[in-house]
Amino acid sequence: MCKDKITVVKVGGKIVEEQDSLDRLLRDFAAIDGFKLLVHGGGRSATKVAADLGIATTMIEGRRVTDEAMLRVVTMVYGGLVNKSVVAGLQALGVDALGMTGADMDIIRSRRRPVTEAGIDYGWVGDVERVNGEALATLVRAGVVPVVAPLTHDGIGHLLNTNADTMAQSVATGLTPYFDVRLVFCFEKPGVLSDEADDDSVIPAINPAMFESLKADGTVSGGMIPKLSNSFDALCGGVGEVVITSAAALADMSGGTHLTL
Ligand SMILES: Nc1ncnc2c1ncn2[C@@H]1O[C@H](COP(=O)(O)OP(=O)(O)O)[C@@H](O)[C@H]1O
Ligand SMILES: CC(=O)N[C@@H](CCC(=O)OP(=O)(O)O)C(=O)O
Repeated sequence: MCKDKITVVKVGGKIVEEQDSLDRLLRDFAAIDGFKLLVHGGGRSATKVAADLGIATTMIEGRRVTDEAMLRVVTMVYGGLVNKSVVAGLQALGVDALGMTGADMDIIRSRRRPVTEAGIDYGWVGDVERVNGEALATLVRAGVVPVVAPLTHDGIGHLLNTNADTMAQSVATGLTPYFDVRLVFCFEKPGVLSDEADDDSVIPAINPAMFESLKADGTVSGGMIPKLSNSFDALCGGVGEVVITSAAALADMSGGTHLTL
């Protein structure tokens, strides 16, 4: 039997931090036909608010070290400021958005990351353990558009900070029993580039073997490495289509980098 289609969009920190780019993204997201869900980041905004409060940010391999003070900041920024601004923006466009964290409706349970063998303690950072895809599917089928912030919970009362690309991958995979899922990672560039300085150098398709060589020769680096790993995890988890593209391409879904296994 054919499943209904759903589009899961992840929007990154650089787009959500600037009102103009966020407004444009929300307009393009609102125009997507059919069932949809938005996962947002906000890492850059959290770093700024933390700095304003005199709290320094430490990132290790793209993950934020999240002590008690930083957990308060990310809860306020992701669960409050960013999430509710996105919801208000979508409501203004006639989209019945519902803002939530992973704790709401027990959508995403995670486990606090243990101290690594190298002795790194990420603090209140959560690795996803399970997604309540059924609850999300019920909301979506009721006409609600969930807007998910990158916060999860451990089931014993603690909120945990979870990378937004991983949230998007987990949500997309958790929806596969209910929908035919398309996952779109939107960021400020038109796709994965063979030359980061040249926006015309989009690599149209990447498979896992190409990913290994792009990593080895330094073509992809930084936040792009976990984004690509999450993309392949999504495909392995049953997501039908994964695209890394610019927010601008959301409207017509042209271009971008398509991931294949
Ligand atoms: N080959 C590449 N093509 C495009 N971006 C790349 C590439 N290699 C590294 N990057 C970097 O990856 C970043 C995107 O990752 P990240 O900052 O985690 O995204 P997000 O904005 O979604 O949080 C880009 O801003 C860019 O600086
Ligand atoms: C554990 C961890 O690193 N969490 C991320 C969550 C936000 C995020 O991923 O936002 P972007 O998509 O804008 O990068 C962080 O606090 O930066």
